[in-house]
Amino acid sequence: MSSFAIETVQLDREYRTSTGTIRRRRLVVPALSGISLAVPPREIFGLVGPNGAGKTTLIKVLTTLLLPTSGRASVLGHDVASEARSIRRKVNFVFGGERGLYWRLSAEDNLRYFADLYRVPAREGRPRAQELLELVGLSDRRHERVEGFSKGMKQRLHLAKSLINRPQVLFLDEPSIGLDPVAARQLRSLIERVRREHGTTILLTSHYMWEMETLSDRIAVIIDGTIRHLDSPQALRTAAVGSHVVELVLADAADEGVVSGAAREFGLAVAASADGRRVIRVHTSRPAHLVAAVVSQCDLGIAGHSIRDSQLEDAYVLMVEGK
Ligand SMILES: Nc1ncnc2c1ncn2[C@@H]1O[C@H](COP(=O)(O)OP(=O)(O)OP(=O)(O)O)[C@@H](O)[C@H]1O
Repeated sequence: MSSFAIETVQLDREYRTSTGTIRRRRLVVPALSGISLAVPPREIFGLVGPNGAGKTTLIKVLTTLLLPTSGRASVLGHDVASEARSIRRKVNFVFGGERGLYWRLSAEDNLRYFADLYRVPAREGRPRAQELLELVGLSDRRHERVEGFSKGMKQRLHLAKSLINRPQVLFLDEPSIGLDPVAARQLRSLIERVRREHGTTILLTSHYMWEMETLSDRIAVIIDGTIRHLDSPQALRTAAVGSHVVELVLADAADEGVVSGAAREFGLAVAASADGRRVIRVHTSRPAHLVAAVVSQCDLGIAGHSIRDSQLEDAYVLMVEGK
């Protein structure tokens, strides 16, 4: 039996659909191709990738909502195809923007309803609902109907609902979509708390790179249904773009010939910034050295420069654009 919380080996998943209105043609969409990964217990594992990369499909296979086309996947040692019932009892999920709550019921009644669905003994259902409402900061609103809740409150209630069966593995697909920065931050600290206090393994997707960088122990970058990179956020960042981003702002009078000569020599790309200035942006692990070299070796006409730590988003953009 696998000691990993989640394991996949050469996992493929296709969708069979059709195209065209008059002459309909069969279409096979390969959503996942040869996905192999192993997530140990208690890890927060991030999945990032462009729209349509296959993240939701992977979560649907792992939560037994979709069968694999070929390859293997197991959760807590149970095979997704042959042991789906065992998996469903032990995992739970939140799909961002989902309408999976009963809006006309109160927060507490929602949780007690889902406790019944998961066959939580009646004696335990009420205290567990209270405890989860406390955890997500909704105790004092527990008797109010969900339809009056803000997006952030609903998302926190979704998270509480997903913990009702004390899952060992939690799948969160864009849980913070549409939340304001304060609500998103509250949700992030809740996710960390769930892992810390319950030892839950969490597989998370989000398009917010800052969020993924903050929360994830490791991140897989999925592009066109395959894992292209897999490492810690810091390792992904520095391998792709170095530790720093330097921006050299060119003076209005900077000589075109000198600028393009320097760009060639140092392998730099000149881009226009939002305010119309010409900027040379370069990723490097030796920012001071680079600035000194560029400034001393050519009279570029530099009006200013800035150096900042590189972020996962810098690396992500390069990985996706470079494919
Ligand atoms: N029901 C379906 N029928 C046909 N094709 C589908 C279906 N669901 C998804 N796909 C296709 O499978 C591929 C992967 O989609 P998926 O939703 O898993 O991507 P994603 O990474 O979650 O995207 P997003 O970031 O936009 O949520 C895409 O090409 C998508 O069009």
